[in-house]
Amino acid sequence: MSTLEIADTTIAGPEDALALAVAQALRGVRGANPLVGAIITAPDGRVLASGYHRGRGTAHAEVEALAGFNGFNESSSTSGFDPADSTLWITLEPCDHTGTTGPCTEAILASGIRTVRYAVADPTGPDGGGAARLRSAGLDVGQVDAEQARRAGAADLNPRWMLARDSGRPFVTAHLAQSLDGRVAAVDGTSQWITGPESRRHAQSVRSRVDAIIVGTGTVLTDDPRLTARDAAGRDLPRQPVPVVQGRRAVPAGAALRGGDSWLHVEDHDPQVVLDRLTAGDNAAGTTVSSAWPHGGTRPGHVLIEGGPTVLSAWMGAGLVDELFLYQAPLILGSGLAGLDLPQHTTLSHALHLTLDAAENGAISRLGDDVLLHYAAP
Ligand SMILES: NC(=O)C1=CN([C@@H]2O[C@H](COP(=O)(O)OP(=O)(O)OC[C@H]3O[C@@H](n4cnc5c(N)ncnc54)[C@H](OP(=O)(O)O)[C@@H]3O)[C@@H](O)[C@H]2O)C=CC1
Ligand SMILES: Nc1c(N[C@@H]2O[C@H](COP(=O)(O)O)[C@@H](O)[C@H]2O)[nH]c(=O)[nH]c1=O
Ligand SMILES: [Zn+2]
Repeated sequence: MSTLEIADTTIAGPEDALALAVAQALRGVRGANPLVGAIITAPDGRVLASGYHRGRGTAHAEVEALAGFNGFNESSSTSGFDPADSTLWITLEPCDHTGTTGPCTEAILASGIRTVRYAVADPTGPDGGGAARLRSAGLDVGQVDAEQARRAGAADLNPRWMLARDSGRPFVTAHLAQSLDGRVAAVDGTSQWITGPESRRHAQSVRSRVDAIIVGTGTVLTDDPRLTARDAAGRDLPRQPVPVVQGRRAVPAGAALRGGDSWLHVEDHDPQVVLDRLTAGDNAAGTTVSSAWPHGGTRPGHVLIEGGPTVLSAWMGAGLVDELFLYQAPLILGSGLAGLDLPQHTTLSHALHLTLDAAENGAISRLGDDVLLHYAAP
């Protein structure tokens, strides 16, 4: 709970309140769920509690803020705040549906808070919007002025997540572990390891969030990867992503990725075909895939493109990568495979422009001797 971290902060108005909620939201990780932040303020503007969504399956931001608010009030014998006088500010309209967690509308009603302000309407269809439900219960619920919400950064929190949702596809994260000269393997194909143990642990934590990991046949035949999500001690985690192989060559009978409960081979080069097969949840000839994905649901909500360069380039070139983790190791290979190759981009105006992503502890971090750069696609 981050209540204490922002104690003694006072908001000057709605834009200020939303800016604090946005800062909370940016502490979360991208993926199947959007980034969401919330704060609760007293009538004099003092910030009493805050919360953010830590990813699929965890408490929603407002529920986390409400827990902090209730705990603060209970532990404070002299300065408890009447919930009815407090305001809940959220970057996204509260939900009114039971997904992997219960509806936030119920938590808000139970809290006694009677004033709710949010920045962005919940786009998740009939199940999403909880504003009407709260209004019908007599609460004062309003959407903050769009220009103020934009200036606070609330409107820019989840553009790619919304694009993925509108396209009916999972959120797509890409992984690229490269040398200083932008290469992911030496001429002879060796690449284990370019990045150090801290980078590889981070890469494992990304694997643990996703429903599926996609690699090309080239990577399967060269590296024979396991594609499992493992803890810091190298043990397999209880929930495993489904390995997906993209490409026409056969997956060898003894391939390590066949070791799990299910895996999928899509004998096609087109990322859209891979997406269609994943969202259909169907079995492909000669392979098995679970009908329930590791993090729940009949469709994958989040997939990881782990490479190699041919497959990553195909997804990047098709505009299907939402975020990129680029692990930059301090070595120069001198020759070898470039991490990305888009030969159809022949002039500067063809360049793909990414932006540094402030989510998840900031865009630039040091991991041992490596640097991790976190990018959002535009
Ligand atoms: N450092 C890193 O982050 C990583 C490094 N690597 C390294 O990358 C190297 C492998 O590179 P690469 O061969 O590019 O690996 P890929 O895994 O991208 O496999 C490429 C193969 O997949 C098939 N394929 C699938 N989609 C397409 C498409 N859209 N266009 C063309 N072919 C497609 C083709 O084979 P088919 O004929 O079967 O259809 C193609 O030869 C290895 O040395 C590995 O160690 C791999 C992953 C990560
Ligand atoms: N070479 C390289 C990576 N390569 C990725 O890791 C895969 C091996 O996975 P596994 O068998 O499960 O450990 C490999 O096939 C490729 O997808 N990753 C990194 O973080 N850093 C690196 O230097
Ligand atoms: Zn909710």
